[in-house]
Amino acid sequence: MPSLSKEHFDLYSAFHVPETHAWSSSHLHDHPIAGDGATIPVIDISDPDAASMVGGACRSWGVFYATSHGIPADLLHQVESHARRLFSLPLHRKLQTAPRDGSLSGYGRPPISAFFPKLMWSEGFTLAGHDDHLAVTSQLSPFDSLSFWKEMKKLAGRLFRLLIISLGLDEEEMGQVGPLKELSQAADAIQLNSYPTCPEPERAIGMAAHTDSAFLTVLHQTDGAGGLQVLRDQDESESARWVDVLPRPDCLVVNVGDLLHILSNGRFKSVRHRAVVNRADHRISAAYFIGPPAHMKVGSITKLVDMRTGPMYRPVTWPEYLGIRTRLFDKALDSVKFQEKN
Ligand SMILES: O=C(O)CCC(=O)C(=O)O
Ligand SMILES: [Fe+2]
Repeated sequence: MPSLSKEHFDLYSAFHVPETHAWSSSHLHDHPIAGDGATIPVIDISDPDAASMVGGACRSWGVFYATSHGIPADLLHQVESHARRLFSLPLHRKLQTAPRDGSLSGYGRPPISAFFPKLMWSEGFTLAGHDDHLAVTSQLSPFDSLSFWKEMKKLAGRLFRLLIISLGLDEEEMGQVGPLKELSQAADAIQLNSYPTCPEPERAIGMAAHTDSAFLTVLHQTDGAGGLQVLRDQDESESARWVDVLPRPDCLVVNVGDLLHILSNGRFKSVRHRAVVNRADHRISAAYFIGPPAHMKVGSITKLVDMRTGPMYRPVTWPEYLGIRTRLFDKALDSVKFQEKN
């Protein structure tokens, strides 16, 4: 994560958006924002039909709201209070946890900042790996983080099972899916994001458009304050639109990342998303990312590949893919795509 400079601009007491944080209108308004018509699926994941609903949502949207997700409301509340305590600390205390020595964990700008010439209206704590996490944040604010990790991993396991069923895979085929079956091998990370109120939200962006690299992201966001938007690609008859993913009571947001897109041979859609800011609410979000262990090559599941045309993507490990993203950012997924055969 890029570290913050000494001349760090204090977002929390800003009266204007400085040039360093002012984005061009053509970037911010690259696509229209959808009206009320577009609705993101809300899925009760304990429903007997949950697998087909989750599969359908991941194919057509790449994102859905999950209810009956099993994460206690109290735990989510504690995560949010913990994040608020961390973000409210003086800058020099937060900077003490800035990532060092190749570690990803700690305080700083959003990890995707390096790809953009302008700064975003947010800051975050990346918590990659349980030990790092404990070391980083327990210095600053006490919190029983392990129960959160455990609960999120359990939820990810339920979601993976639903995806596997929706793909119609049997036991043997499931064996190919590695961490989807053997969850203890999976790698995971948490990203706490803080979006301070913004005096000129029409000139700033909380988090610029991107896809997530892992298999799945599960996101908790503050009640009330919206900000997350997903890009809804339309068929040829309609153009793409940004759709608000407003907070809904008792719901977590689940979205597909690039590696699940590859694993599913393009069936599940890695969805582009961004976070906008507003004048009134200081928004907090907590994203849980789950992906394969570092050594595992992720390629398309054989059963999902059309044998005449072959797999759509070449296999990559998560670290390899992150390296490609560092060079190519949003062209990374296309760059591991095989050319179409005629
Ligand atoms: O805060 C949000 O709503 C989005 C966060 C996000 O996209 C991320 O952390 O990758
Ligand atoms: Fe994201």
